Amino acid sequence: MITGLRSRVPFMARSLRAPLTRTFVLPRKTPLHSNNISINIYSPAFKRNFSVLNNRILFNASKLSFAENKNSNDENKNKKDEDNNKNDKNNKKDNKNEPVSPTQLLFKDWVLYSLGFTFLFSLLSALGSSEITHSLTFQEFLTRYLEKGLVQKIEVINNSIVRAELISTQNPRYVTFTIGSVAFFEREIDQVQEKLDIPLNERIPVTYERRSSIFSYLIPFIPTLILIGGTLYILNTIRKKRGTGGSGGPFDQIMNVGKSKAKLFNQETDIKVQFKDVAGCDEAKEEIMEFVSFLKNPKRYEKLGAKIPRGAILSGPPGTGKTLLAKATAGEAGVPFLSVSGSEFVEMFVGVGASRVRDLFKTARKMAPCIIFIDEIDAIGGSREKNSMRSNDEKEATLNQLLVEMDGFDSTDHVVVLAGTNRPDMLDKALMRPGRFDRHIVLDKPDLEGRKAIYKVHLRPLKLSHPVTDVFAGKLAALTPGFSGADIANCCNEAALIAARHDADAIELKHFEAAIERVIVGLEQRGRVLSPEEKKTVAYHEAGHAICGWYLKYADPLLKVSIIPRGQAALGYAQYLPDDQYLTSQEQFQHRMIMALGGRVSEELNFDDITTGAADDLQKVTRMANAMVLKLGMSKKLGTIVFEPKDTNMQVHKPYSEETWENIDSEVHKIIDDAHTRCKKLLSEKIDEVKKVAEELLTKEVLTREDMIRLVGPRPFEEKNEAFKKYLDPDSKQ
Ligand SMILES: Nc1ncnc2c1ncn2[C@@H]1O[C@H](COP(=O)(O)OP(=O)(O)OP(=O)(O)O)[C@@H](O)[C@H]1O
Ligand SMILES: [Zn+2]
Repeated sequence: MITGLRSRVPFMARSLRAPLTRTFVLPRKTPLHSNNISINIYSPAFKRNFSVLNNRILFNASKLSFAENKNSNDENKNKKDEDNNKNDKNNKKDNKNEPVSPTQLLFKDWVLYSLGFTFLFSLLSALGSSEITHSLTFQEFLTRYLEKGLVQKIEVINNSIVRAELISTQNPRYVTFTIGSVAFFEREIDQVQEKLDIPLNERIPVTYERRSSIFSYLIPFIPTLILIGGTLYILNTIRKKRGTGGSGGPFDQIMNVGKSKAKLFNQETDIKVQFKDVAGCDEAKEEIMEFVSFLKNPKRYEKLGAKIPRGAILSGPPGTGKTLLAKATAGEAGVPFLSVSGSEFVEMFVGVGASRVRDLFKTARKMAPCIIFIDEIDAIGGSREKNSMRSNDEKEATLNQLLVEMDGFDSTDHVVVLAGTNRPDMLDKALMRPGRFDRHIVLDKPDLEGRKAIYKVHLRPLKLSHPVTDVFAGKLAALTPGFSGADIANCCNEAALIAARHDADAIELKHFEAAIERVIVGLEQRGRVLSPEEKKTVAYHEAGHAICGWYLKYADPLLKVSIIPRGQAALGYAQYLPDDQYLTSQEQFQHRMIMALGGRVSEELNFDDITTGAADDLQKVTRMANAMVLKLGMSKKLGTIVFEPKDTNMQVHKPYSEETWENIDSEVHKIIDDAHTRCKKLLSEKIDEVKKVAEELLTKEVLTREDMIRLVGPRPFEEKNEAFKKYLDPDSKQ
């Protein structure tokens, strides 16, 4: 836009000025009465000419503004194209909908108009002043006209320009010149007339006039305008060069502070995610299907007068695919997807969050049909009562704005709002009201079959040494209880990285096993060298755990024992396979506690001293015992009561008597002591097995389930773990 403007104006200015200057060149040698010259003439002809010129100015000006508009249109188009290149290379329909931010338009217009007007003003004021350009000198006027008695009337304009009307026989009729001071001018005129003996009453009348153009009032503002326009232009250019589209430098941040930071994913280029890419959450998919069919075919619902839910909360632990499911919904429906994180609404400045919410919904409405996804909605939608202690006006204002926007649109807007959260319990009840987020879709950690399905999705793009069979995916799923979708994705990528590190041609099961271990317990720390005594302690400690687990009915199946240091703290570890179970029995609790104590008890039985190696185990045991007494009603003495210390005003308040407190204390002690006794009894009986396993660990460092069977015989119980039985137990038929 600016280049267009620039190249036009100097040209125009030249073409306007040139004839003016030519007109006023004084051909000294030409006879005064010549008809074919028009020197120093303020004639009606000139006036016409001027107005013609004026017309031309106007004409040009309108052309200029037209060009300006056209250019700014081009500009917008370019901007759109740029955006589209980013978001959508081929989607023509969306071009129209591409939101050009109002701030950006305003900004452009501002720069454009301030520059445009500045040029116009300077131009016109220059013209205004060229109207009074002098070309005769005062002396020439005196000698050529006044002394010869050719002057009929004199007009002094603005005390500096004199326009003299000549007698009617003269052609031209008017001449102009400038004067330095009015007093000097009057004196000179008088002197000349005195010299010519013109009586006072016949002397040439002199009138004084003050003329000013509106431009003279505007001229003082021009430097300011130029300054503002120039600064804005430079900043805008910088921004464009960066190509950030408004989130780059500090200037952008200030200009765009109230703008939503939502990322736009375009349906045809960016959202390749379909429902088939989201595995293991069929119920959730079914529920969200309603939104898809609404966005695809709103008429079907509208003609029946049905009100479509405006939004849904997707809740679940981190990495369970909330974002993915929301994206897949947009992908399936073939609509744009605006993604924003709740925390991005929150800024230091009050009112910014609300303004961002407004901007987000405005954009969404322009692009409708579309899906807005607000991740971590708890950042703004946290319960207001719960925050009453620490009032947070900004957060509340943002939440209120969100509620207003959701109430504000009706289903004909065809905008669906999905929101993700890990803490649905924290959300303000007002958000869940019908007409707002009236659907609540839970995405839990996947179970065995779910994990298997997710593995299949993420194994698809990998180069494996063998085809992705049900058994292979099942095996990986069985090895990774408690993994979320994100963990599985991470694990698959990790396996590929490990395979690449080993220069493998394809990824094998062993790479996956290494990846799983890495994800669970961290990287092997082979560089961490233990002293032989320490190593022995670790081996006996781990053997204690392993033997306990082997002979306890409710212990989870053991996969592997290792004394290779891993991750931050673990010097050794045992990998078990917990079942995907939702209930834990009291007996199970006790067996877990015994197993956890196995390490320490083995140290007690095999060495004279004990070590800090059991710190983690003891913490686990204490936590379990506390839960049994305080929360689970698993203590006969205290009965089926829940004791929950309330955390009010930073003070732990115990809603029970000292006596009860003492009872709780003694019960927790008793449970742990019982577990310890049982553990000691078990390991004393199996002391030879512990020794066998520990010694083998010292030589081999890693023992698998098969090694255990070879050393101490098979477990005396049938494995209860379904996943294990189905995919991992080599004895079971697959
Ligand atoms: N059900 C699933 N099927 C396939 N892949 C999944 C699934 N769940 C998660 N993933 C993988 O995990 C990644 C992260 O998931 P996503 O970002 O959707 O989780 P989220 O629940 O939104 O997490 P957060 O709560 O941390 O925002 C996805 O990009 C995908 O690769
Ligand atoms: Zn331990």
